[in-house]
Amino acid sequence: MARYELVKRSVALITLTNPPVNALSSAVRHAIAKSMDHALNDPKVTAVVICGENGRFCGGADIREFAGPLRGPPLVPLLDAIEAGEKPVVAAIEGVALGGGFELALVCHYRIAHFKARLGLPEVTLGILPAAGGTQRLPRLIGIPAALELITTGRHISAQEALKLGIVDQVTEQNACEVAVEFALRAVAKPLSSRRVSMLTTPCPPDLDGLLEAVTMQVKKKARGVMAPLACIQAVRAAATMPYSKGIKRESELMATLFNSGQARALQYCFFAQRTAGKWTLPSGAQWNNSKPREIRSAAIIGLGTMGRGIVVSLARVGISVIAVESEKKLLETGKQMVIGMLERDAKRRGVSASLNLLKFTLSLQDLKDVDLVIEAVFEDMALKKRVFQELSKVCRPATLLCTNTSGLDVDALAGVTDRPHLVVGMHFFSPAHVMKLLEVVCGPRSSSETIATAMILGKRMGKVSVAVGNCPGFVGNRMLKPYLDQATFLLEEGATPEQIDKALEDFGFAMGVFRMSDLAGLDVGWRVRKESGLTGPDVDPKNPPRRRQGRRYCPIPDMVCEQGRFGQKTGRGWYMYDKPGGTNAKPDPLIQNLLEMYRSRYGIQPRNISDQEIIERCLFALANEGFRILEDGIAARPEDIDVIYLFGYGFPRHGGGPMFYASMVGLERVLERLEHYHQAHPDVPHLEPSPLLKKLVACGSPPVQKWREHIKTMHSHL
Ligand SMILES: C[C@H](O)[C@H](C)C(=O)SCCNC(=O)CCNC(=O)[C@H](O)C(C)(C)COP(=O)([O-])OP(=O)([O-])OC[C@H]1O[C@@H](n2cnc3c(N)ncnc32)[C@H](O)[C@@H]1OP(=O)([O-])[O-]
Repeated sequence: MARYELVKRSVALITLTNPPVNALSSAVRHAIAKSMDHALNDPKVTAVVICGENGRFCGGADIREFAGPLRGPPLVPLLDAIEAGEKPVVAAIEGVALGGGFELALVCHYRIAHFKARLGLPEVTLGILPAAGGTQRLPRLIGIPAALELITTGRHISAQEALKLGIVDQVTEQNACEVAVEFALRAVAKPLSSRRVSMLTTPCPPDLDGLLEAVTMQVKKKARGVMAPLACIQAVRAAATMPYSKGIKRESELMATLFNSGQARALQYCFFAQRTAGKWTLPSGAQWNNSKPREIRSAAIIGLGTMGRGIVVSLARVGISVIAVESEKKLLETGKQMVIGMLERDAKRRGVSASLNLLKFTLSLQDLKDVDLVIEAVFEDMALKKRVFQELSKVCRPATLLCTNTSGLDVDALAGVTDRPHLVVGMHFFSPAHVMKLLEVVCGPRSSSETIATAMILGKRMGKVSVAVGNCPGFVGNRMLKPYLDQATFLLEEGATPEQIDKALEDFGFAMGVFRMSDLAGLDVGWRVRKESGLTGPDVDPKNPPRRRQGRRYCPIPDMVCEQGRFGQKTGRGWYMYDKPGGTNAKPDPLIQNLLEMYRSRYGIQPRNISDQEIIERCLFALANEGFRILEDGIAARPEDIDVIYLFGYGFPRHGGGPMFYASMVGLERVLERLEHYHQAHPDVPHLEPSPLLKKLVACGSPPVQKWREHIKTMHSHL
């Protein structure tokens, strides 16, 4: 767990050996304690260097150990002892120094960083705080404002920034370990007292309270209801107002309040769920680690609408050459100008040059004959998509992968019109595609494992979180959205307002409430889909009761809003009003209020006061209930995948863990009881009827999310 060597006759080199990130597990802490003891007591040793194996210094505490009781030496006294030692200790930072790894570096008397290294205190993103002295030492080293920013955001910084801030003493392009050994030899004769960071006085800004107040406001605005950043601020205050010996106790007390909180559990679950999601597996046995992806050097995008443009940018900025196709000259020219603008702005922000030379724009599908992969992003119309896929089959070489960016249509039906159904897969991006991190990779029954592997890895290369899902209407994300949106509109009928529902969801932590989100996405899209599926418009039988369709409750209010030309932000009116078309400042609209009142009186609905609790329960439990059905149907392989989709594609708050984890945190028994209650009150809403899997899990004693898979016996997995 740590290797001990004597180098240059007098330097003890301690190498952490706990792959893949050299996390500070109990065994590693034990090995460091033993090695330090040895080094400090061996008269031959005049200095110590600490580094990590495989070019990675240390990824911090072992998060997997958080669930169990503390074993092995605790970190704080171990680190205090390193700092207090009488021989100089130098940290050789390669790769990463994060969390406890950064705190380990902070107790070393000197820090040498490789120029590619990244440093940071990301604990806040796990719902906790740096609890091995980080909140006390960093402010002493770099001052309160800079330390607050790093600790409350968890941002990683480059070695260069660390040098500027005064965190590291030297940045090198050579082997950091070798440089550190030489540095250590030179440090032997120098006094250590000024190098012990815990002994420094924290440089204090003149108006400490004002600064802390301002940061508190910022944090509350950015992360509503999230506890950890606020605790971080309190811990940093202690660094400014107390000696280290007291401050470290305060840090530990604050950590204790966070450590067992639901938010910390949820955020740590998200960390692992995100990493599990890439590990897809098919019933055939093919999976992420035994299927070879194809290398993709060139791609084509069909359609330069909002989605197509975002996808072109996502591909070009990772070095893939892209041919973009449109059907008309004017659309092609507009799309081209927009893509170039987006790429230039993106490159400027990242301080690189825009890869415009990778782009080609054309009106002819014939130009696609040699590309490795095509992503179709035309209008959401099955007949049109089928025509495109037939054409692609004829034009592209037989090995070209054909992908569709449909947000819910049948991927297998598209595969069926091609000459290569095994090379067809869905790549469902989220708008705007160059910003949103989620990619649903939709596996049709005939998609080959090589095709799936290629789409998954391509997503990762574009910086996306790729999740493999099965093929059904709406796949995972949009299928679950339906019952969620339905509940929101039913609540409008019953007496709520869009702003009340949005506020409840935003207070819960959603980036945007459901109505603001719909205004942003555009209301006409759903209206068109409802018209096409006969739920509204001229095809509806006039004898059909107005608030029922296809045997279940139906809310026509969204159709009425669209009939008034209110399509959301882009028209300046939707569920809210905006200053102008394209405006983003949503204000409640009295016209919507009138519409709701008239609607209720027309149908004799007595509006009632609806509590925020009912809003959250009905929207979120209906959402999770559909998630259980998706698991039963084999459309998602595990609850973590569903949660990752909602975290990265739909703005579900990370500190809630995602809809499935949230249900488990509330307690499955309670979710079942509330769904039964609401279903009884609304028997014409099938989405509120508890799913068989939820009932089964409750009957089995509500196992933790990670164990649900053992209880899911899918007859036909779609994955
Ligand atoms: C006292 C102190 O104050 C406290 C309280 C703390 O210190 S709290 C802890 C603070 N530290 C962190 O928050 C850092 C978390 N890690 C990362 O940010 C990244 O991992 C990485 C270091 C930047 C590498 O990224 P990567 O893209 O190269 O690989 P990966 O796929 O992410 O990770 C590779 C594998 O390593 C696992 N892993 C990574 N970091 C881990 C950690 N700290 N503990 C346990 N496992 C970890 C991860 O689950 C994955 O496992 P598997 O899926 O292969 O089975």
